[in-house]
Amino acid sequence: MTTTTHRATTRSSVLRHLRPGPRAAAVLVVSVAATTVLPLLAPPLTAHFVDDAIGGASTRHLVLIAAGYLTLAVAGQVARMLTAWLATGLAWDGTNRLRETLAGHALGLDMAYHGRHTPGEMIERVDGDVVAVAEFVVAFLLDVVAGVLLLAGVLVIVFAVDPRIGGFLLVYCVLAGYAMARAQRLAVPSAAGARAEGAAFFGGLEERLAGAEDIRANGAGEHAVHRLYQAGSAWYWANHRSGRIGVGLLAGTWVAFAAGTAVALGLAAWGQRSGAITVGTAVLLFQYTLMVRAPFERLIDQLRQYQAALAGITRIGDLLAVRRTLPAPADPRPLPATGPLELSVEGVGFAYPDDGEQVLSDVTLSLAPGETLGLVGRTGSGKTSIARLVLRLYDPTEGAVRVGGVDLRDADPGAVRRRICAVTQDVQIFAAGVRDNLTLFRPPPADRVLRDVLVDVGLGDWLASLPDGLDTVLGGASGSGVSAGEAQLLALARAFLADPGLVVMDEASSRLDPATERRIERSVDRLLTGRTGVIIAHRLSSLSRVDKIAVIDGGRVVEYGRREDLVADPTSRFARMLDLAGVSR
Ligand SMILES: Nc1ncnc2c1ncn2[C@@H]1O[C@H](COP(=O)(O)OP(=O)(O)OP(=O)(O)O)[C@@H](O)[C@H]1O
Repeated sequence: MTTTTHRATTRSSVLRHLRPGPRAAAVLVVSVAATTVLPLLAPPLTAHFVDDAIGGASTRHLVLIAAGYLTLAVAGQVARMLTAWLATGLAWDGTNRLRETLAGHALGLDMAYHGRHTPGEMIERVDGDVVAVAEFVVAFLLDVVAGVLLLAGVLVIVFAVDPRIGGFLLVYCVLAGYAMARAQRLAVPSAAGARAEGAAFFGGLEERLAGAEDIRANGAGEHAVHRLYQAGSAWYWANHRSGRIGVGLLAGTWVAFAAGTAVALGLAAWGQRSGAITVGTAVLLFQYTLMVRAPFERLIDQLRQYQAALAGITRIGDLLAVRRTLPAPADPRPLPATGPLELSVEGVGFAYPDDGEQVLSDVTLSLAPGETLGLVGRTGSGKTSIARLVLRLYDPTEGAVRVGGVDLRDADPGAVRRRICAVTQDVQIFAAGVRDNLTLFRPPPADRVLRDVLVDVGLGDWLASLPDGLDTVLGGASGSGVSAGEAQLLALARAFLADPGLVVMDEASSRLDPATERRIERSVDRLLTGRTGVIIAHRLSSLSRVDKIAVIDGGRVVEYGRREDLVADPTSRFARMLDLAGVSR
């Protein structure tokens, strides 16, 4: 597919979300028509008024015409307000649908994609671009469609009244339209550039705010702010450039229209002097000529929004066109629905798609249902990468990961998410109630079940201390705070509720007080009872109850065996690691 046709298809797929229903569209058409026609009816009344006043008509007659004029003006404004209201409603409905699709799509993309794009950038793309599109939809209906219709109406009427002035106006509009179309091409890249700089700024800001603790602790605040200042400055200049072009276009139209109006006025005066038209008709022509100016001004004003929207639509389309690199199985196979799951990692090699550097080589591990494995090794040795493959966040580049006898590439993705559960060390607490934090927004089971799980993991007293029990809002600016230990226990409670057959645990490396550590260890033991488990251990002491140990170094398994055998052999790496760490065997 060529880039142009690809762009056209992604754009039309974005616009499909914005299309209103037939009834809403019909009401909108009527309202836009009224917004156009009503102002067109006013100048003939002015012409009548002037001619009848010169002809000596009664005051009553003139007041009636004036009242008619006033009614038309009010009705025109009401129609415009109605169109604005309808267009805003439709734009919000459409863009909310688009936001929903985009957010769902973005959440489903590979971890590799999210690794390359910061959350701030994603927010700007899911929301900022969509807002630009929504604003344009409203402006398009109000200013562009209604404006062009008004322009056409004016031309038809002026032609009917005086073909010479009509001809002049037509030539003038064609020239002005052509000049604007040319100018528009000039402005598109600068608007797209301004939006891209904006997204980069927000991406950086989000990252700095997320890492505020680290930045402050390391005294890097000044440098972080300096980088933000640079990003803000680039954004400012990009906006400045795009604004300068917009202002230049606007100023150009003002000058051109002032000259055009002067010529039209001269033509009307000449027509009246030569007796071809009445004074009233000259006023009428002058009014219509003035009317042309407003839609043209609005059109050029919309040009910038149009460019922002066009850039937004293109970027939204590009995001929607990003496909998962993890292929969906053609014939998805279910995983065993209950009980602990067997795990076998067979000759696995792996490189992250971004840099292609080999991080795992020939990794072979196996766990019978219900067995637990401790992964140990230096930082950067590849433990987390193995865990990611077991969770099918990536596919291995060589070999296979089988769970319950099924290659994860062939397994039903829904079953993988249901039966394999991750407990990570960075526990995300959402600004939501305890219930949603436990179920991750799934429909919750009965409160009794949630309370039992919290008591089981040792959070009974914590729950009792919360002001609104399960309804208490956690996290966020106004929510109840959660300590690191409580967050870990909440993560374990989540895993209990999900009731998986295989648990992959990245043990918390942050320091916890000994009492909390013991509570967590007890909960982990309970969680792993009757389940298969893979634990990335940062403290060797917490591996006292695992069945097997794999020592990873440089992406390879350098030692693998049953824990009791490795502990009993003083020459084993694991035994030496225990001795070095001062942990009793
Ligand atoms: N998303 C990623 N993209 C590219 N390379 C990555 C990515 N994540 C990790 N790596 C690289 O893969 C290698 C293994 O990292 P991994 O996180 O698996 O090690 P680890 O043993 O879990 O380390 P730690 O104990 O510090 O968590 C490292 O060289 C790391 O730089």
